[in-house]
Amino acid sequence: MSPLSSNARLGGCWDPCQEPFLHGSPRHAQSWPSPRWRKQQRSPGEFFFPIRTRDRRWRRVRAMRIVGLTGGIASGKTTVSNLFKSHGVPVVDADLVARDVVRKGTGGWKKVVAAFGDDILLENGEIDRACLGQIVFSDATKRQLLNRLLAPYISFGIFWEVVKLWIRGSKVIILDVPLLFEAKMDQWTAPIIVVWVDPETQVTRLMARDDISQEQAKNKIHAQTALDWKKTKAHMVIDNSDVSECSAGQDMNIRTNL
Ligand SMILES: CC(C)(COP(=O)(O)OP(=O)(O)OC[C@H]1O[C@@H](n2cnc3c(N)ncnc32)[C@H](O)[C@@H]1O)[C@@H](O)C(=O)NCCC(=O)NCCS
Ligand SMILES: Nc1ncnc2c1ncn2[C@@H]1O[C@H](COP(=O)(O)OP(=O)(O)OP(=O)(O)O)[C@@H](O)[C@H]1O
Repeated sequence: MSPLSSNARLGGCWDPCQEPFLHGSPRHAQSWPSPRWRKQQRSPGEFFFPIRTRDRRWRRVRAMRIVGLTGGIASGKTTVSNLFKSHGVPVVDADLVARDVVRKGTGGWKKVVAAFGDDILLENGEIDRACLGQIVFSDATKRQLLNRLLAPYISFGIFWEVVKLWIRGSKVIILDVPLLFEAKMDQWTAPIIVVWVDPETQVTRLMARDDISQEQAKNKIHAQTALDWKKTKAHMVIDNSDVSECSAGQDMNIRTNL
């Protein structure tokens, strides 16, 4: 039986810090790099650097667990990550990083403007996200181009956020990345939590949230790998279909299953 099966419910009792994922940090490593450290370094979802002490011996290695949180567009990742935040678990939000890397004047902004032209700019020079979204969500080639241009900036931005949390001493963090599998970031995270909703609910919530037509909503959904496939790759699935937003936020009555 998987150790995750103990996490039958998220409802207030699942504490990632209590999970057996943070197994044995090699605090007492005497040699560098110790076989144990090297073995653990390859373990997905664990991130650690050695810390050098004054006597120049590698004494302490601090491990941090990186939990992957993903799902489909509007499946409820942000809603779930807010639950983690409210429990004091830090969250790295890839959407926020992706916004940062295309701020006016940044390297990402220059690449996007060079590729898509000035027409996607607002009067203040910032990227018109709705306009760019319309272009890339209805054209797979342009979407791939945008992904290719921004991937290095987003990856670095995420990495930097992770390093900052590690420096602050976080033991467990959540990496909220909508394209976790597509960007192959799943290899760095464990366990992987997929927030799932049934297709009808997903379309309805997306239409309501973004104030878009059914066709536009379906375009956005089809721009991503099928949610049902992601579900098969998850260590844990949160079914966010039939819970009211209110209870999701306040009672945390979210069903989880493996
Ligand atoms: C296309 C853009 C301008 C639309 O901006 P907008 O503010 O309308 O949407 P936002 O950024 O909040 O994204 C909303 C959701 O769309 C989905 N999404 C975003 N980009 C993509 C993409 N390239 N492919 C598939 N789905 C995507 C994600 O589920 C995301 O959570 C923007 O999403 C973007 O720059 N995307 C490329 C960067 C990227 O890959 N972001 C995802 C982070 S992993
Ligand atoms: N359990 C729920 N019940 C009702 N509505 C919900 C529930 N969970 C989320 N929603 C609503 O669905 C919409 C999408 O949720 P959310 O923004 O959390 O999704 P997301 O996966 O983070 O989306 P994106 O991929 O675009 O970042 C929001 O309007 C949110 O308020």
